Amino acid sequence: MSSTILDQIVAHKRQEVADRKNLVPTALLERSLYFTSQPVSLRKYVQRPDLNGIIAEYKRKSPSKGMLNAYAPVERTTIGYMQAGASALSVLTDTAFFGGKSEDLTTARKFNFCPILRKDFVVEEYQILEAKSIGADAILLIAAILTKEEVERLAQFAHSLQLEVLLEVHNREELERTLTPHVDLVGVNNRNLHDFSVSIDISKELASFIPDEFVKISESGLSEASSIMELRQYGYEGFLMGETFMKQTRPEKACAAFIDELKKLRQGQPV
Ligand SMILES: O=C(O)c1ccccc1NCC(=O)[C@H](O)[C@H](O)COP(=O)(O)O
Repeated sequence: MSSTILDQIVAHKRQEVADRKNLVPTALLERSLYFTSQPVSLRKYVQRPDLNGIIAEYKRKSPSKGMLNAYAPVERTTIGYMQAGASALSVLTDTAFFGGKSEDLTTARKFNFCPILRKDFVVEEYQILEAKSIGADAILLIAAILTKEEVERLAQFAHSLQLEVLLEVHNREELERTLTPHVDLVGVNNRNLHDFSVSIDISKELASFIPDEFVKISESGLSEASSIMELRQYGYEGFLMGETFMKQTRPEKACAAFIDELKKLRQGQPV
């Protein structure tokens, strides 16, 4: 069977983590945690009624679309996202496939008081220590690349560091196989990571299978304010958006225009 992009990302990630452990041993990373700040709750911020549930993502490139934006600075973009009224930030820290780096998140942390999701491909505790050490408030666990035992173990470890956990699923099998009370939010990825097709119907189909105690997030392929309104009817409170903003020269301006349109729709005004 030929390997998928996800297999390639995970294989590369395992090697990368092994190399980083040699460079910065776990004990050293643990010591750096003394200097981290109190985490901000992603769960609470996406539910804040004065905000709009948008988790605005900083991603330079992606396997599905190639280069999105090589020039937008992290400072200006993330500050602008939050000034636009986003509820939280997501920062892609993977270098090989997304052109990100840990320093992008550190920079975003330095300039913003809001929840920051470290968007990466977590397969080991070491990466969670790293997420904490660079200033993240939440981590992502992807059901497609983990067993239930791994999700439970990694989620509990994240909680021991006061980090929240977003579990990402793409179908009912992944949801039923990996859902555990140890996660805080469930994200439905509208993108099929095998063929990159995108459909918000995936979020609609899975909504009723996600128990109410988990905050529901719809992820990927969102580009219309009307889709956000529709997904709210299915119980979604958070909306992870990257490409729609990042493909514009000024992602923060695209985010502001999107949120303005969303606010008008929520107030029943013509857009
Ligand atoms: O974005 C991709 O092409 C991709 C490919 C393989 C694994 C993950 C991928 N994306 C990570 C994400 O989860 C998205 O960046 C995020 O949900 C935002 O999606 P979008 O608004 O479509 O940029």
